[in-house]
Amino acid sequence: MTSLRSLIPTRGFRIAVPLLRISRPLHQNAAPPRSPTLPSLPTKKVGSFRQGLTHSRFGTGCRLYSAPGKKLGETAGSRNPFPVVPLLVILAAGSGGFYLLVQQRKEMPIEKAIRLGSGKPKGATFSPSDVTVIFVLGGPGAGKGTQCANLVRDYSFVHLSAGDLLRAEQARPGSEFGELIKTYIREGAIVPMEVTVALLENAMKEAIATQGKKKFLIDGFPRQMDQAHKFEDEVCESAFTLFFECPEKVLLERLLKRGETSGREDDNIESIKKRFRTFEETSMPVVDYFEGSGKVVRIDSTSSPEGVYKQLQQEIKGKLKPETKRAAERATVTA
Ligand SMILES: Nc1ncnc2c1ncn2[C@@H]1O[C@H](COP(=O)(O)OP(=O)(O)OP(=O)(O)O)[C@@H](O)[C@H]1O
Ligand SMILES: O=c1ccn([C@@H]2O[C@H](COP(=O)(O)O)[C@@H](O)[C@H]2O)c(=O)[nH]1
Repeated sequence: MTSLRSLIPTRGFRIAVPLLRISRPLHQNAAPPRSPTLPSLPTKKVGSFRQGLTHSRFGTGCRLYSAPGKKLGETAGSRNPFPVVPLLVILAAGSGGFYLLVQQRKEMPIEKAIRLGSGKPKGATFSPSDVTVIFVLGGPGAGKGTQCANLVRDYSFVHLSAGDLLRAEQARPGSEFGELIKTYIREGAIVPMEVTVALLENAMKEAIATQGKKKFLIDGFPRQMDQAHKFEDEVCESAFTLFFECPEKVLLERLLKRGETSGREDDNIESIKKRFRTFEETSMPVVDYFEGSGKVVRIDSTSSPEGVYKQLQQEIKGKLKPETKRAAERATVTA
């Protein structure tokens, strides 16, 4: 597989690096880390401390913690007319904070990922009239991968699983993002979108160049609204989204069973619970968003894999382009 670095446009790169110094901090793009063990991204310091802006099905919630302390330099019953000490404290805190911020930005591996996209000209890489993108969403263990394999066999799609691409990048020797990806996956959190979008675009280009295929099932993506916008604005607009519905109880059983042999670091009860929460709070709004524009095909994935596939074929019949349908017909004849 081509490395992420190969995505860096040679022309834009020299311009992009200096631009990094004034580019938006990553936290404006990425989801707030859900766990103290996640690599932290710089947060804007304001008079009060905002924590945990969560977006759930039930709306956007914001927990706000603020400490109404005394003014600096003011002690009970006294007001200091020469606030030298407070000034020094402010100066020291300011310089310390600035130093830490500079160090953090210098070391933060994900900063480098921003380069991947920053030299890119505006507009999407592929036109939806030339390239077909179908997003495949559903809770962890809903059977997305299982059903994508069926569609690849019968309709000649290219299956790109965002999770698989991230795991491959994590395992690639010398990857700058390996540790970061590992931590995010274990915590069931969403890896900053620059990495995932770059991996997907890279894989699409490679499939088109090497196989001449232009129909993609993008599995397990987009899992967050900003990913959806970035991908559709910069890579390709989606045709529609397949959404596999399944209750958590069934998902849990499937994942624990899969965990017996999968070797996946996130197929354990702690990670699974976190993945469920992330799915409900962060990924369901993406399904709701596409539903709003009538671009979601819902599939009940509680029945057997064969039953789910029958339903899936029925549902997508009228939505595929003629040549994709012909591939499916040929598959039926030869099967
Ligand atoms: N309809 C089904 N009935 C029972 N088991 C299923 C069904 N579909 C898939 N499975 C099994 O459930 C597990 C999860 O399926 P699969 O890997 O396809 O889900 P997924 O949605 O891609 O998961 P993830 O999001 O975690 O990658 C696998 O062990 C698979 O064999
Ligand atoms: O767009 C994405 C997709 C996946 N992730 C991370 O990968 C794991 C595993 O994903 P699967 O689809 O279950 O294979 C997921 O929990 C996320 O941590 C991501 O960050 N962004």
